[in-house]
Amino acid sequence: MNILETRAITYEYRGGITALHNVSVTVPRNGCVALLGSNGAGKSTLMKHFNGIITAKSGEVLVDGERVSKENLRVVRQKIGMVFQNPDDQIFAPTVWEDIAFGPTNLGLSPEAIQERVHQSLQLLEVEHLADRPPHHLSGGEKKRVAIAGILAMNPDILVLDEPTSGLDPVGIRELVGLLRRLVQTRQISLMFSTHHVDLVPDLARYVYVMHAGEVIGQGTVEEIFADVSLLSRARLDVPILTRLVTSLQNRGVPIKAGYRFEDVEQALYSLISDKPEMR
Ligand SMILES: Nc1ncnc2c1ncn2[C@@H]1O[C@H](COP(=O)(O)OP(=O)(O)OP(=O)(O)O)[C@@H](O)[C@H]1O
Repeated sequence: MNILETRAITYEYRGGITALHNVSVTVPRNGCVALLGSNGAGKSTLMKHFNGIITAKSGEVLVDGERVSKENLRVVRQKIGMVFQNPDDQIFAPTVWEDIAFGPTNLGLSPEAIQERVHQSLQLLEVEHLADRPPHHLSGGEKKRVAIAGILAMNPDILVLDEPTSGLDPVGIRELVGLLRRLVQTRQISLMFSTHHVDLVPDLARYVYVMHAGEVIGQGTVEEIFADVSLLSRARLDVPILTRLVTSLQNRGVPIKAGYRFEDVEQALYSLISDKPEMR
């Protein structure tokens, strides 16, 4: 069963702005799904439907097979861990430790269980050294990790991250992507994230929805989406740098296999070079 599904969601902001039109997306259990779209595509608006922050004009949202309604919001919010773009919106306790303990405490867990959850989350996000610090004095990247740790401490079935890399420097982005990759590999958790950074997607996602002007204009595997240059251009998105490199080499007659992840392209280039003794 899918952990998360929207069926033909349409949403209008006040003033008649249609931010979403007939949007249907699914995240299977243990799936890693990217919501790819440029500014104003409707990504944040869609995500706000998942845990009932806003309600669609038409269409429905299902979490773990149950239609989201006022009556089941508490259960839904336990299953869906949302991390918003601005971590300041989510961090409010005097110390990082207390902040991460807030969710498990609200779930009514025993002090030992809370201790265990906080400890695990601090470890997973590699922020143990920040446990006693006031969250508001942390850097943007540290705050982001603390916000994710706080959500993970509630043991959600799916982690939903709105623009997880916004405001991070290149090293911060690389570190966060590495952490998230390890997280989905080591824990039974699904992931959906939104972004306009095409280069980020192959490293984290297996399936991609491309949004533009409030609609899903394309969906498919990473390979299918990044092979469709006209789709990316309609969505006002870049072609990933590795795709550009491989396509350019192919156009010059180099027999290199298409690849979207750094490791794949590195291996493909290495194989080509290894076949030519003069280049070794
Ligand atoms: N509170 C609001 N009131 C009116 N219109 C809004 C509101 N929030 C968003 N919109 C409009 O809805 C559309 C979708 O916005 P949304 O924030 O969901 O896009 P996004 O894909 O998350 O963009 P970004 O990448 O810039 O964060 C945009 O046209 C935006 O101007």
